[in-house]
Amino acid sequence: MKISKIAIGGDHAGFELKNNLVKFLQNKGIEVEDFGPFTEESCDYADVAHPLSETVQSKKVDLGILICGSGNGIAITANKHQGIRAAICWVEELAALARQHNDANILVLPARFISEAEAIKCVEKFITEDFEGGRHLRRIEKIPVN
Ligand SMILES: O=C(CO)[C@H](O)[C@H](O)[C@H](O)COP(=O)(O)O
Repeated sequence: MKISKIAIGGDHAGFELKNNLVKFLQNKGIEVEDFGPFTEESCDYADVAHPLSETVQSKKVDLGILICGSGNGIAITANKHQGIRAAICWVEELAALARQHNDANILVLPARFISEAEAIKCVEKFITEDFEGGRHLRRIEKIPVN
């Protein structure tokens, strides 16, 4: 899948990493919609996770990236949205599998537990790997609820 537009956002714990990833993606020629935050002031991850998830769900962007301290709260919030499969990844292999096996549409990064270099590797895998379908499609079709 060619990735041309990505939504990115998080909370204060992911502020610096988010900004660096915005530059990384833009340097690759990918259009970025930044959902904030735009300062390091303490904020609430759900305030970003909900609108970003809606944007991913609407397919106005190809994929989403959410960043908070542990990744837990922002992933829990994003996964409340029907059709969202948000995966917390802290090494590139997990990011690859999130796309290959889970057709994940949001990459969640734990800012306080990952280096910028590893985060970039995760993003690179997330935007280049494709969903494998087959038995994995049967499995994700059984997820719904919400
Ligand atoms: O996932 C989280 C919350 O469930 C994130 O780790 C938040 O970034 C973290 O809780 C923020 O903590 P802080 O003490 O308010 O910086």
